[in-house]
Amino acid sequence: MSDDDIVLEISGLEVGYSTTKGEVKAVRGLDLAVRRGEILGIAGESGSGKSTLAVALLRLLKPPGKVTGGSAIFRPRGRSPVDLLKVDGEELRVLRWSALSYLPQGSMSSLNPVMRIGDQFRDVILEHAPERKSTLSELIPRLLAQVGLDTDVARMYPHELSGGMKQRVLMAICVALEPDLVIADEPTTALDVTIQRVILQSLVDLQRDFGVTLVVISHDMGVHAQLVDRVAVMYEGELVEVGDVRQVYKQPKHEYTRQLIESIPRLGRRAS
Ligand SMILES: Nc1ncnc2c1ncn2[C@@H]1O[C@H](COP(=O)(O)OP(=O)(O)OP(=O)(O)O)[C@@H](O)[C@H]1O
Repeated sequence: MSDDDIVLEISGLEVGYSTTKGEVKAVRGLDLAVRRGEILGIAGESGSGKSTLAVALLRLLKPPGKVTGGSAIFRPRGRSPVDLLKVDGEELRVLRWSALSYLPQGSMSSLNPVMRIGDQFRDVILEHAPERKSTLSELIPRLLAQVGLDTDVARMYPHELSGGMKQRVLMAICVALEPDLVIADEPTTALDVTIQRVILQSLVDLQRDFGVTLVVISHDMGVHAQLVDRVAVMYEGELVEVGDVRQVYKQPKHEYTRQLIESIPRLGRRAS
């Protein structure tokens, strides 16, 4: 596989939090290559380091968190490769949304409550791709349609939308500028089960239509089974297994992965 096929190459990533009881190592020596165009799942129970990994890559890690080692080489198309752990503020601002976008955990509250949905699209697009100004009137309805929402939604405020609709709006904003990589942290966790399925399908459609690479973080192995091409499993800050999702489900190499798979509720299996 050539460098061009790898959109993000994480090597030896170490992230810790200094606490009064000493340093908590949240990510330990993590190596992972994200392939261009794939949907990669990051699995692992709560506390295994998944969100820490995401915020470190996006440079949104807050103190007492600190990256203590490693590199994360990002190769957006048409730009030079950059180490996300070393880029400065201005470089990062340029990359955000147009090359790298993020759907954070609990993101539904990140919409501005006093701004119409259409204006929120406009803000992101104009700030990062002002040359698209003349296409906005066509682009916004197209993006909304892509996630199954009516054009009228552009005139609404966030409080007029359900949780699932808000999540779809955010997904559409994330792909609006056709970034190379989208990182989504627990994209369906706050939603009820039927809506979860629809949102996952929308994510797959968006990934295909916009040709983005998608990294999906979820503690829920059912989400990975439905959505991803490959899955990487984290346990206590380490990556214990990564592989084709069907292969990992069929023959998990690590005992911890087997336990995670076992924990997926199945229809007909009785709770005891
Ligand atoms: N601000 C913080 N201060 C100290 N320790 C932290 C902090 N944030 C996270 N940690 C620790 O880092 C480790 C990894 O946490 P992280 O939130 O990344 O895991 P996660 O797999 O994303 O879990 P969740 O899905 O619950 O967010 C845990 O041991 C957690 O207690």
